[in-house]
Amino acid sequence: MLKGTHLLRKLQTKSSALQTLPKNMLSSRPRAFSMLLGGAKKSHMFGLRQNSLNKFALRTFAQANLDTEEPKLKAINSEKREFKAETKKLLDIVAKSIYTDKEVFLRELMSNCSDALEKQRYSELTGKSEMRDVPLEISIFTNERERTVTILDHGIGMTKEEIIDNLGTIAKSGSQQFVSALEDDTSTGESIIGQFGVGFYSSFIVADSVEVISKSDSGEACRWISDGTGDYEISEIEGSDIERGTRITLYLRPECKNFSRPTEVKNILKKHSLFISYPIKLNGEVLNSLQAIWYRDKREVTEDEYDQFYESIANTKIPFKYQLHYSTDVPLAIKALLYVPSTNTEKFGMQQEASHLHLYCRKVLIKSKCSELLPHWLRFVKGVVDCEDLPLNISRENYQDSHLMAKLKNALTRRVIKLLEDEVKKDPEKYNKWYSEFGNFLKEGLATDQDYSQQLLKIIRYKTTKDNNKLISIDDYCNSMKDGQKNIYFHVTSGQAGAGASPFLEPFEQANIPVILLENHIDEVCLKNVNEYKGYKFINIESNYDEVAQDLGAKVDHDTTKGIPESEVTPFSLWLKSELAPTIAKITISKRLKTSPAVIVGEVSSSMRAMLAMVDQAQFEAATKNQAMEVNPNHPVMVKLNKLRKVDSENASLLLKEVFDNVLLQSGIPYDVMKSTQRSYKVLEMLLDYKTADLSDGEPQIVVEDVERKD
Ligand SMILES: Nc1ncnc2c1ncn2[C@@H]1O[C@H](COP(=O)(O)OP(=O)(O)OP(=O)(O)O)[C@@H](O)[C@H]1O
Repeated sequence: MLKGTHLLRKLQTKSSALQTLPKNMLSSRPRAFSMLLGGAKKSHMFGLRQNSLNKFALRTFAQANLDTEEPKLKAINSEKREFKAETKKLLDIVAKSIYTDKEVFLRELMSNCSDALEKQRYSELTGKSEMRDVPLEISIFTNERERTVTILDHGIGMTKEEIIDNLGTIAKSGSQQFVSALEDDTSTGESIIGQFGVGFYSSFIVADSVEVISKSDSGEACRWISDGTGDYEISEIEGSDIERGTRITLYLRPECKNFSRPTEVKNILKKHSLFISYPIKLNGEVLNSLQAIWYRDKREVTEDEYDQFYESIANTKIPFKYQLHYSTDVPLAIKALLYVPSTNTEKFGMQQEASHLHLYCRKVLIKSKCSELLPHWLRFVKGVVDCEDLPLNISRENYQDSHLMAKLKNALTRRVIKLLEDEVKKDPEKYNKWYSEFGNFLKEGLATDQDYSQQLLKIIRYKTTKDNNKLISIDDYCNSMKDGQKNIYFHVTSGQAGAGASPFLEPFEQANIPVILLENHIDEVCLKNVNEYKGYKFINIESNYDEVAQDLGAKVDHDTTKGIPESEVTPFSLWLKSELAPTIAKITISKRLKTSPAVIVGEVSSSMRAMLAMVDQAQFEAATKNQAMEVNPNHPVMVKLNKLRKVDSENASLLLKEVFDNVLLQSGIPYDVMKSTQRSYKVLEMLLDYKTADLSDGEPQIVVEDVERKD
């Protein structure tokens, strides 16, 4: 037994911090041991309260731990190796960086520790590695005297080859992006350093030299040392006290000495790494108790904890809107903590959001940023999903093929929609506000995902002709339907202010049938995809009259006394058809138009045509030919055109084209503006000729009527 061990035992009974030290720590750290005993022998320690004793013990170890003289490491087969060219480039930028947010290095290193611990835990759970009495935790030691900070984890560790591969080249996707961004960016890289975490290499933002000692179950301990310039030294070592895991020591630059101060490090860790699901100890003191928050009973989680968790997961200070913490056993055993944000970052024209959803199985991370957990249109949802039913040996690469994953995705999707449904009921105003930011995501779901359309319809909001300023649900619409109404009617306004004046709306107003007003062309595609709700078909009010006749009830009769005489309807129709070919291939007599002379009707609505014009020119051209036109035989324009064509076919044709341009305009079909303008001038000239025919020749006459002379 080592000299003084009995004294240590005695101390251990009093100090919980000493009890948690690794078993061989005292024997492998003679200097720490003697410092401790020295302190103990001053005997007043035995009179100290536990707290003070803990502090003293931990400080002693923190100081002794990093003493380079112990344990005596013997390096074997040391060799110098060059960094790969791209790594050199990256390191050069990082080392010279005056990047202000230097503390990110700690978050990156902590995240690596957490990954290494996850890998170890996964490997133990799947029987790939033997369970050992090495605590799965992260320890950080600060040493102000030596100006160092050391991060130790008992994770999976690295073999010599792995160290060379991982730390000599660029492994991290973020680092790779950084390097490619550098190629495009001629500046120093300073401006983009914060956008991509540069992983392990961020150590060189604060350190002028870094030592890594790592040991994996399958290899001997190795050491990697570098000053972050051209090369690094790698060697096998003897005498390391690391049973398994990785210890990284940063020799801080003078101007970065603050990172060797425990209070500074503590603050940074609290800010970034509180939710790492392994204990984090700073100089022996456990900092994080909030592990796997989704595993806790929601009654025990405080609002603050939820907020902090969201902040750490979403990487934003903007508060979330809704939150769902739930646990269920059917159809799968799921524990999830999901958040719905309050602002839509995509609306600023930013890139589509990357997933912030992480998949766990019994607290073991299966995949971070797991975009396969929810459909693409729910990409704004952030959080953690833990599913016990996923087999742990599910391949990380192939998990997405699993039938279980599909089941999990379905269960989560329904639950998220249900959350929104509940929130609408709780506070419709609040929901409508959220909807104005995120409504398009839900519509995207309606357009692309038939499976959830009926559920989605309940949470999508619409304006109607009943109240153009109010957002209502499809259920509200159904409740306001006229007795016996067969269909749900909609009209695409494309956001135009005057859209309420569409000729198609008129008969619906008269029949007191509400019409849903859609603002986007895509909305029509969505509703067409859904086809029906609760047995009611979605019908565009521009559809053929037969489809709407039953609901519209009384039709507008052809008034043969004032309108086009019955016997002239067919010749007039034939004349229209020949004049308007090839755009118009069919003329019908309208039973619904009252104030408009004509409208274009058919399979393809005006909004669909406008959309085709944007996405598919060939289809658009097809959709603008061989249309059907409904003509109002009572309308004075039509009545007079019919009269004129019999006596002056040339001018009748000219005026018909003028009328037809307006019909096209209303139907979203473009026409030749140049031709139309020339024609308008001709028509205006005709009108002026007619109006000025009885005025004296040549001299313009100014007609002054009812104007009192003031002078
Ligand atoms: N503490 C550690 N224990 C074991 N392996 C580590 C540790 N730190 C780093 N590594 C290894 O080094 C590799 C490179 O680390 P780096 O931080 O540069 O990128 P990364 O963590 O892979 O990036 P990403 O966050 O995109 O996954 C890691 O993938 C890992 O294999």
